[in-house]
Amino acid sequence: MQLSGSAIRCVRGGREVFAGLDFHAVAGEALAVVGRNGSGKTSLLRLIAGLLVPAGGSIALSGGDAELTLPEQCHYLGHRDALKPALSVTENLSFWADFLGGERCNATESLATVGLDHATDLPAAFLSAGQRRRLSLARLLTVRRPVWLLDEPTTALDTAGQDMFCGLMGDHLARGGLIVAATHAPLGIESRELRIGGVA
Ligand SMILES: Nc1ncnc2c1ncn2[C@@H]1O[C@H](COP(=O)(O)OP(=O)(O)OP(=O)(O)O)[C@@H](O)[C@H]1O
Repeated sequence: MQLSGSAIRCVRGGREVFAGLDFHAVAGEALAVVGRNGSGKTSLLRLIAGLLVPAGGSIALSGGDAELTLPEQCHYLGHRDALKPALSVTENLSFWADFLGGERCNATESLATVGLDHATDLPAAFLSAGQRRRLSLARLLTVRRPVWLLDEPTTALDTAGQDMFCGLMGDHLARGGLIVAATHAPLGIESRELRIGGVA
């Protein structure tokens, strides 16, 4: 499996953010997208996820599931945790599993893995920032998708949470998955750097 982008041009609000961007990542590899604020890291993830349309160039996944589109093979974890505050932890995860579709892994196990098994009935509105992030990470485990697009994934995680997440990323790569992560901090696992714009 290989994810590749060729001569990608990104325009937002009528202004060019970047142009001529090439990248590739293969199964088992993590790409750390780095660059100064506003250079277009989030935009690149959203382009890969199909949430934005490139103004030029192309993005493709080869060797994936030929029956599915690239966005259908991606998990996109953005800055915001995309949780419904009135729903419980379990209900939020169930909502996402239904929304994403496909084969579902054991949600209870996913919540235990991210350390939320003690809070399954708590409304998301009452979660701390780190707990909200952990619940978002449970999505990655409950519905398996090969490409993880992660925007500052360790934000709000404590040291133990960061270690837990490094383990999850390592397992995902070992299973032949692929990660593209926008980050200002070290990703915590072996990764290749993709720099957008000038030095941050
Ligand atoms: N909805 C939008 N409409 C217009 N311009 C936008 C929009 N969203 C982002 N931009 C602009 O696109 C550029 C790239 O933004 P993006 O969020 O991709 O940067 P980033 O590298 O992820 O930044 P940061 O490191 O601060 O998170 C910025 O100049 C931003 O102002």
